[in-house]
Amino acid sequence: MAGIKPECTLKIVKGEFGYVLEDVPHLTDYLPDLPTYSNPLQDNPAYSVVKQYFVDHDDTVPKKVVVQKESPRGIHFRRAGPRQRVYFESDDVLACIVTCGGLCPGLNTVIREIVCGLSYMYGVNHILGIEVRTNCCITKCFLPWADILNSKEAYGGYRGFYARNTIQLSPKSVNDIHKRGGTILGTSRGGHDTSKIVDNIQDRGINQVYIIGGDGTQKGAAAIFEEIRRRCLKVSVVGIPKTIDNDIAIIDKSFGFDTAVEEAQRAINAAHVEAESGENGIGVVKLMGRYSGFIAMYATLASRDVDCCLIPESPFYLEGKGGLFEYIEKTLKENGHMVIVVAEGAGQDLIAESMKSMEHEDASGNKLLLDVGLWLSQRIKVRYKFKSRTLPIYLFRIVHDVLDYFARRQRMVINLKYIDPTYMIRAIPSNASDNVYCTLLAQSAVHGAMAGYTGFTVGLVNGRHTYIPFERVTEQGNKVIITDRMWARLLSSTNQPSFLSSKDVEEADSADDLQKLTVDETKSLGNGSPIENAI
Ligand SMILES: Nc1ncnc2c1ncn2[C@@H]1O[C@H](COP(=O)(O)OP(=O)(O)OP(=O)(O)O)[C@@H](O)[C@H]1O
Ligand SMILES: O=P(O)(O)OC[C@H]1O[C@](O)(CO)[C@@H](O)[C@@H]1O
Ligand SMILES: [Mg+2]
Repeated sequence: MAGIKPECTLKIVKGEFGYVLEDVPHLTDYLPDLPTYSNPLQDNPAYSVVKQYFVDHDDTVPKKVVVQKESPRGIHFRRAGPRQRVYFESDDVLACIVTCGGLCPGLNTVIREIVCGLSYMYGVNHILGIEVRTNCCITKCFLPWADILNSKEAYGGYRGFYARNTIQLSPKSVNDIHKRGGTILGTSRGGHDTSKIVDNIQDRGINQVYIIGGDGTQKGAAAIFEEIRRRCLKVSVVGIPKTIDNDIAIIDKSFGFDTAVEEAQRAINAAHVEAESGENGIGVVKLMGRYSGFIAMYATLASRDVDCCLIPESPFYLEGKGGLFEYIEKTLKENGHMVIVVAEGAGQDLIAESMKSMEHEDASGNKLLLDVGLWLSQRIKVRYKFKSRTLPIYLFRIVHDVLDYFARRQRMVINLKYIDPTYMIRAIPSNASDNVYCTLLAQSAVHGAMAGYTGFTVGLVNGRHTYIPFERVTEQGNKVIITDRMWARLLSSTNQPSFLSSKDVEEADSADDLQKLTVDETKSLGNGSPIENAI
């Protein structure tokens, strides 16, 4: 990857009683003499009547809202929103929007609202989409020759910057795109070349860059910002965090997450109906979550039909006391059926043990995972005497013969149905609540760029929209903390075992020992997740 490693650009402002503002960069940090203009919203009847519509320069939002009497005020982020003075004249703005990484519900809503926000609030009419897909209906409407232009070099995402053509976006052209899943601009992984991207931004005269994407994308955005600052360009770089996995640090949650959790209910319901209807029915549902199990955890908590949730952060084991098989037997005996939700990144170490490990990566360097849902379903079926539709077992032949012996001894008939709705939960339009969220994120992004801020990600922190320095959202990912309250709530809800290994359980005879283990794990897992800590 040709990305330039971003330098530390954190602007720290300290105040009384341990107050710390982790401020975001501003164009005037390296272009001190830039002229300012009054915000056009001042003359807009809809906004000028709103009391305190403009955000005070001093407004900041605390990172932690749970505090103790003696605790310092702690880290704060700059509050998002419109400022009295802006650093761009409407006619001079040439904005561009790019979407990178995997799909997520709400991408089109964010694109739409950036376009409408720029146009309706600030009178900006020059907005480019990076990049045009050959089968994009907007392209076809407005650029009938686009197929020819695109035929060899069209890519979405960061690769789109290297293509010759872009698409003009206007409120009219994006009017109903929020009703569709995916992204009208296309997306891709890999191919980030900072210099080439910034050359392109410079050559086209772009001065506001809106980059929508996940953790990798935000790292790419940070590199672009650094290069722009090095070249002293008057260009605002704004990140809008997108991640179906909710794995971006600091922010309360990412857009599209609620929609994905909601859609996952349909798969879980189906698994439950199937499981209930057969003898010893087991429904296995695999959900997205490469490194973080938030979707699986929230889908489980929302459903109440799930008996066991497996996530990457919580290692589990199959055989022996406290293992998954023991729990399956117990649940089937008690209830006659059960539902298991498994996040795609769960149990990868177990799969690697029983299968030849595959160390493959995608174009962005993300680890390509083995199919835990299929693997788990096979292991359960082989463990018991299966009666259900047979999935191919050739991959597991070695373990099969050994396990089949025990399977016959068990004399337990099971009916297992495996449901994999992976892409169905992210390739849909966002729901009502995510649409509102996307709108506010997009508007915050626009206000920030117009006010001359740059090198930041917009994000909801404790229910308030803020501008967060890139470093803060890219330095580490957001993970489910298994020693935190939310995971404990899930364990109480499903009544599943904690899957501390049998060795750990034997050794940790006393509650004190268990407590020690918990503290050590907390240390190794990093900071608490905002989504959990907030509740
Ligand atoms: N460290 C990095 N420096 C520069 N660019 C990066 C970096 N990491 C990733 N990118 C670029 O960001 C883009 C998106 O990255 P990636 O495919 O990892 O998706 P993502 O933004 O993390 O979204 P998702 O949530 O779907 O994984 C790719 O074009 C990739 O090249
Ligand atoms: O198949 P794709 O497009 O690479 O996306 C799959 C990955 O994207 C994510 O949704 C986000 O990183 C992961 O949960 C998943 O592993
Ligand atoms: Mg990612």
